[in-house]
Amino acid sequence: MKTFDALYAELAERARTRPAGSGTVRALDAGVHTIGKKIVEEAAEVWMAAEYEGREKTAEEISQLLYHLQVLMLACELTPEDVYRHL
Ligand SMILES: N=c1c2ncn([C@@H]3O[C@H](COP(=O)(O)OP(=O)(O)OP(=O)(O)O)[C@@H](O)[C@H]3O)c2ncn1[C@@H]1O[C@H](COP(=O)(O)O)[C@@H](O)[C@H]1O
Repeated sequence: MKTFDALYAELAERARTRPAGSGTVRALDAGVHTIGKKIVEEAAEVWMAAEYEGREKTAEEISQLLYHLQVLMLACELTPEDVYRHL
């Protein structure tokens, strides 16, 4: 099972090597504004799932939100440690 840190390492590698077909590379190229809008969209989907769609769908939507947050972290050159420091 993939952890937050393992996903971050995978995405950082994608950013470094820029493999063809990577959605992460595409999102990074689109920039912070576009990534930010995606985060807002995914956050709304988490909210709706939590209210109306049950635990499994909510977990799935949360995973997508975490993914897009990590893309934003990479775009802003933030590491998980930079975030954990505030927890
Ligand atoms: N965990 C994820 C992940 N979660 C969400 N997403 C993206 O976020 C979108 C969320 O889906 P939605 O249904 O909410 O949105 P959608 O309208 O279908 O998608 P869009 O066309 O709007 O992007 C997905 O279509 C993916 O583009 C992810 N994309 C990639 N990963 C993982 O990231 C790693 C690197 O992926 P690549 O960079 O694509 O190789 C791999 O391990 C992937 O499994």
